[in-house]
Amino acid sequence: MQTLAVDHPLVAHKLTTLRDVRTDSPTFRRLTDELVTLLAYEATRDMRVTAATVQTPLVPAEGVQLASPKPLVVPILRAGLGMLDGMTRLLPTAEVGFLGMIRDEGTLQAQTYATRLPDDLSGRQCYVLDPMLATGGTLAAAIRLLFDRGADDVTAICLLAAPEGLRYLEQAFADLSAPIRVVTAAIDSHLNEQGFIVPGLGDAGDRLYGVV
Ligand SMILES: O=P(O)(O)OC[C@H]1O[C@H](OP(=O)(O)OP(=O)(O)O)[C@H](O)[C@@H]1O
Ligand SMILES: O=c1cc[nH]c(=O)[nH]1
Ligand SMILES: [Mg+2]
Repeated sequence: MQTLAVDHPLVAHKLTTLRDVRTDSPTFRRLTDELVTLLAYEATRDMRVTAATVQTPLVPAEGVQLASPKPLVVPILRAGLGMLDGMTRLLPTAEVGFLGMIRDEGTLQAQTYATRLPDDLSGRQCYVLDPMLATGGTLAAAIRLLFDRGADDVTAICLLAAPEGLRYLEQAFADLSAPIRVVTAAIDSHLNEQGFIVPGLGDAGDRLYGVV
């Protein structure tokens, strides 16, 4: 597994405001959206392309176009939905699948309550969106589901990752040769006893959408 913590002043600046407890929901949504687009630029560095020639007003020019099949973007509901627009702005031709997952706040185990994905993901590059990688249970279950359907290349985009969650993913997929990448705005210090990322930003779903 490859992990990239994006080192960029704009990312750091936006993340700092996102963490601030005084940041309201509308601002939190806008910053999430902006951060995802910046992270997606790095996360798509290995996107598959094929050679293409276009005619400029002057001459033919060699270039590239995104390869087929199209990439699949998979936000993990609920908080991952706040990252979808920022991603599709950069990748407008991507298809979108959905995974609904919730972590039991007592056991910290992830449960899947909704799955809407293509049956066959062979040859698809998949981009999973989830702002928080805490214990790693949610993301591991999501990645497993994608590989079970034939995906062979998965990149997760997170706003924050905990070292515990990254270690958990490393171990969970140690036997897998297919590429797995995690791109994040920062790797924080640790998880607290409730499984929250410290210093973190609190409950991402609640800060995006309110306490439901
Ligand atoms: O790495 P883990 O320990 O599994 O925790 C991370 C998960 O917890 C949060 O979702 P939550 O379960 O709160 O659902 P929500 O998005 O509906 O708020 C977050 O958005 C991740 O999906
Ligand atoms: O810090 C955390 C951990 C899990 N889910 C969140 O929303 N925040
Ligand atoms: Mg939540």
